[in-house]
Amino acid sequence: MAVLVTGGAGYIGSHMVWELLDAGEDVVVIDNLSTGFEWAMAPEATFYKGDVADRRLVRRVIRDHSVDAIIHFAGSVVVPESISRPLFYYENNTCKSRALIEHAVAGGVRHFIFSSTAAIYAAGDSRPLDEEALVAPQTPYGMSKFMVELMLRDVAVAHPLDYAILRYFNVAGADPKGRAGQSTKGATHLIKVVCEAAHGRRDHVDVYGADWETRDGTGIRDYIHVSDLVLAHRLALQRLRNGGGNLVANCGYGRGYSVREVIDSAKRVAGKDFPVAFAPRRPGDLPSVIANAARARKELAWTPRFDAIDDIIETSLAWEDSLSRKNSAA
Ligand SMILES: NC(=O)c1ccc[n+]([C@@H]2O[C@H](COP(=O)([O-])OP(=O)(O)OC[C@H]3O[C@@H](n4cnc5c(N)ncnc54)[C@H](O)[C@@H]3O)[C@@H](O)[C@H]2O)c1
Ligand SMILES: O=c1ccn([C@@H]2O[C@H](COP(=O)(O)OP(=O)(O)O[C@H]3O[C@H](CO)[C@H](O)[C@H](O)[C@H]3O)[C@@H](O)[C@H]2O)c(=O)[nH]1
Repeated sequence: MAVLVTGGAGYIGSHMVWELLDAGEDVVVIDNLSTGFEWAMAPEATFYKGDVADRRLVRRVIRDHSVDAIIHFAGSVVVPESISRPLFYYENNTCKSRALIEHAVAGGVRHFIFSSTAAIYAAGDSRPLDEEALVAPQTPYGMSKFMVELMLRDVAVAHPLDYAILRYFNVAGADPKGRAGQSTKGATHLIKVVCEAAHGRRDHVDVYGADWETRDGTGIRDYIHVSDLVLAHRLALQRLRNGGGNLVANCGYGRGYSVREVIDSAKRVAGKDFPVAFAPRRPGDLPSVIANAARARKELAWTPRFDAIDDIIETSLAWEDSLSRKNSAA
């Protein structure tokens, strides 16, 4: 019996692979390496380079490895790109997920865990968002993900497949053992940007807006450590295998840090200063996005281990260190 991790060569997927291997699972990965890296994957996982919509490949992998569960990370994740290339996002995130779900049903896979996002919520005010908050995706990225949620609900009624839909808030950090981290090229995520600046790989950090209605004027987000996030997936897998039933749950900590607080943490933890510039607000940004993640804690008995911002920054900085060493060795 094996778990198929799609997108296992990417940032979150590569952490998932380690989490499953550490728990003694047999892991198989399908990834087309469009944004992932083969070297990022644990060598103990069986890797197939290919597309999640490739019928022959997916059905062969399910059969040959007796796959009972799929954890589906593969997709395109850059929100502004989804606005300029909506059809690509609907193809890669929605149509290809539909194909994967069809192959899963045909192959007798019983459990499906899906990477969804806080970007599906309307997020009109600054209150913590629970799973019943208004869903109204503001971008093709968010919509491309929400359509997969809808498909999974319908498929689970008609076929013997159950699901966990996990809606991530701002994912950050790296494996505390240094085995995985975020290697995305040209990343725009705040914590990655700040850690690159602390490393001298960027000459400064832009703060997008200091005039938001927040405690210090800068944007507030609920940063969740990637290792806590993949733990929630493993617990969701356990729940499905134990017959716990379908689940939709937010993944965040229920608290937020501002851009200024993140920058201060990076300077403190790195012991280095770097220039900060104040820039206009970024189109589409919101003042504050925070999860109410009570359901994940209760239903999954999930207890986060790395919820201090300094821990998130420390592991990210350590990963930037190892990337610098890799680059200078290459
Ligand atoms: N990073 C975040 O903050 C965040 C937040 C919410 C949701 N998510 C979701 O989590 C998942 C993983 O995100 P990530 O940050 O690790 O991104 P990533 O780009 O690092 O990983 C995605 C992986 O999927 C692969 N891939 C893409 N399309 C594919 C296809 N058609 N067939 C096979 N492989 C394919 C890529 O090569 C890559 O390895 C995504 O589905 C994303 O929407 C991420
Ligand atoms: O160089 C930067 C980068 C970001 N920010 C600010 O930092 C905060 C976080 O921005 P990120 O780009 O790190 O993340 P977002 O909140 O924009 O979006 C992320 O979280 C969303 C869920 O809330 C989606 O999941 C989405 O895929 C993911 O990119 C925002 O206030 C942003 O304006 C800066 O000030 N400077």
